[in-house]
Amino acid sequence: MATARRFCRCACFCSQNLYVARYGLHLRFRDEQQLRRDYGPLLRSRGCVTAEDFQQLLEELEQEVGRRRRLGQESAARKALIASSYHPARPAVYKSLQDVALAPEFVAAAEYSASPGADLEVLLQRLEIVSEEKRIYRVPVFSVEFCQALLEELEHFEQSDMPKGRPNTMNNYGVLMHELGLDEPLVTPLRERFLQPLLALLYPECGGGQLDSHRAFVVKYALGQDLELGCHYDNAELTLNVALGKAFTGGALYFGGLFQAPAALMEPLEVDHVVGQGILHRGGQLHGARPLGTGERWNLVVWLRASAVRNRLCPMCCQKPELVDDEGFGDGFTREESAVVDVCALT
Ligand SMILES: O=C(O)CCC(=O)C(=O)O
Ligand SMILES: [Fe+2]
Repeated sequence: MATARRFCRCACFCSQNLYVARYGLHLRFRDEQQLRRDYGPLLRSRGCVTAEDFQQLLEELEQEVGRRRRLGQESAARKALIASSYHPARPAVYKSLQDVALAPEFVAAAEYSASPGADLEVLLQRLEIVSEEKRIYRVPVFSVEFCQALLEELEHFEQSDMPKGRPNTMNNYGVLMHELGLDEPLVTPLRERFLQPLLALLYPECGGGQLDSHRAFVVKYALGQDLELGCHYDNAELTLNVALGKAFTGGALYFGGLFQAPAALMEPLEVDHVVGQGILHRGGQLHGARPLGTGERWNLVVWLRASAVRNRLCPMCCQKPELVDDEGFGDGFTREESAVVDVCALT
């Protein structure tokens, strides 16, 4: 169902969780004084030692804040340009999502979950439980043929001269599904028809049954481009991560505990990729990706959002969100009052 609702982001997007890969840090940034005060010793311990190092960091942070402020408008402009001038290689992937694109196990699990009296224990028999304690599950999502077609289309887009946005603040290569026009035909039906019933049973207290927006993107890892992904948690209540291909070694996902828990990365759990299969996890579960060894890895990542949960507490600043109007789904916050649900582990 299309919604005319206005989505928002939290103001913290422009001042917190600014990622600096070479120091492996997510920083809060208001001005130079605050940066020195809050992070001086920590930065020095990570190799930010000289005045030049600090100056360079400062410039990068200022640039990143500017980029984040312009993001919504620039993304909308790219989307409009792509819609008017891009010629797809595989137009079939833009057709509204058909069951043949999906793995039969996924369709069956979603249908079961939507049926009256559906029971979590029975659903769990249809999924692979990767970790009961961490509540990470694996399920086949797409057919291998569909993954292949989608990959061909994404590569064609990558090679085109169309403008490209970055998937998120940590990944530099890949594609934003909404800019390419794949949200409406592919990701929204995936969320509404299949993920919502499944996740309502799997993660009811995280808003699994109240998902109302998403941010979906494809991440790409290759030699000479991004190789790995630092440890982080997602700006999402729940996440689906589907391996699309191609051939590669390395690149496994690893998972620690919830970001709120101390010693959250003590014993990370490694999870390999299987083409067409998706990993489901809570957005707050700390995770990252090991370095790629050889080849190319492409994964579709869907950050699933429930405004009923996030309107109460922004998962990035862990405070009541300060709402700023945004384009599209924004960061999934809304102004209206939503039904109240318990927030995952944020007690
Ligand atoms: O590299 C991956 O597949 C994980 C990506 C991820 O965790 C993210 O983009 O949030
Ligand atoms: Fe992530």
